[in-house]
Amino acid sequence: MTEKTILRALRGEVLPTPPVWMMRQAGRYLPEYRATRAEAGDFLSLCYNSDLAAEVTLQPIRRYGFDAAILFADILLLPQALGVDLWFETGEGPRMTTVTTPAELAALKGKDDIHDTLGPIYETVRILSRELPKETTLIGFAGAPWTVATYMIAGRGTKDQGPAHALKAADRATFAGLIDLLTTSTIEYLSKQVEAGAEVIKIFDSWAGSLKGQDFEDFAVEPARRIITELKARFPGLPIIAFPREAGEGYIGFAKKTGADCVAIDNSVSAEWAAANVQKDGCVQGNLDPRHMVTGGQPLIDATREVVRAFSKGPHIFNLGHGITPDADPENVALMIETIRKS
Ligand SMILES: Cc1c2[nH]c(c1CCC(=O)O)Cc1[nH]c(c(CCC(=O)O)c1C)Cc1[nH]c(c(CCC(=O)O)c1C)Cc1[nH]c(c(C)c1CCC(=O)O)C2
Repeated sequence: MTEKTILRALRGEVLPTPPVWMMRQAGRYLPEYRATRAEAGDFLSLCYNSDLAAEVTLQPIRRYGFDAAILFADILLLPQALGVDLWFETGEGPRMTTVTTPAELAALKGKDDIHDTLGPIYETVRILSRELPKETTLIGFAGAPWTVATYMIAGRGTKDQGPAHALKAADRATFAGLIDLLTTSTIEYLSKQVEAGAEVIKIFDSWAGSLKGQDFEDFAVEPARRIITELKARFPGLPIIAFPREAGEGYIGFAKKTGADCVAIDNSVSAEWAAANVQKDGCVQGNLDPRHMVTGGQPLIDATREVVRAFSKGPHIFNLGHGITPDADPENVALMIETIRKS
């Protein structure tokens, strides 16, 4: 069997047509996702129901034939496994009990005590590795320590990650201790996903862009480097995608510094810029603006062709610059894929 297209791109091969998948491809824009989510009851129940989580992971593969499936779960399941209470407020997003003091940090579980909670997630991976079409790559993931910490410190999503920056300034030891616990437990979490059948790992650092200067090196680059180095020691050849979203100039050299095989690019930089500055070091993933999945038409076709063209001289995995939104039209996804595969 020839190697799967995504794995070939991750090893640096330049393919005539880039392989494609989409962040949040299993999500609320799909009627079949909404039906399965209703059957599960709510989002977290869906994440922990291995059969239904595998089902929603497979839905966009059946509908569109994407080259990769991403495990259906969430970056906030790890803090839950470490002992925080997590819930989702309808229409608002995640809420959790906060960790901001030495005592609250000390009360969290250890890195080896997360697997009872996360067992159903590993089972979802096992089901998927049996049921996915043979040409489809299975991607496992976790949040990066900084991004996960921003939610744990604030107890919710924040626009500027203010509470996490404040703790970093006021109590460096507690902040650094939380980052360290998240780094070591993420290594254990991702290792179990790989043992269960994940072929590629992606690390989501959605708020990397708010770390500046030395903070970016210490809390975006260094934790990613530690996670990637240890995973590659345990699983030689495992391909890893890093997503330091909105890192700007921080994208330059990120793959070299961390050992990532691929860097995912958001919409704050142009494909042209990323091709010149990031793709010169290896594979990149991205970066069609997800708004096109809502608006469609000729602008979608033109923008898709432009992303394909800009990255055509190096290894590239086509994706959006961020997750597809609930108001997207499923027809536009089909049009994007058709445009990629014809160009
Ligand atoms: C910050 C973050 C979270 N989760 C995630 C991130 C990092 C990437 C990013 O920036 O989007 C990552 C994530 N979340 C989800 C996945 C599964 C894989 C995928 O489809 O890409 C992944 C990789 C499912 C999800 N995670 C969530 C949904 C929507 C849940 C629903 O059905 O109501 C899905 C499909 C909920 C979630 N989960 C989170 C938030 C802030 C929200 C609410 C916002 C929203 O509603 O979109 C935390």
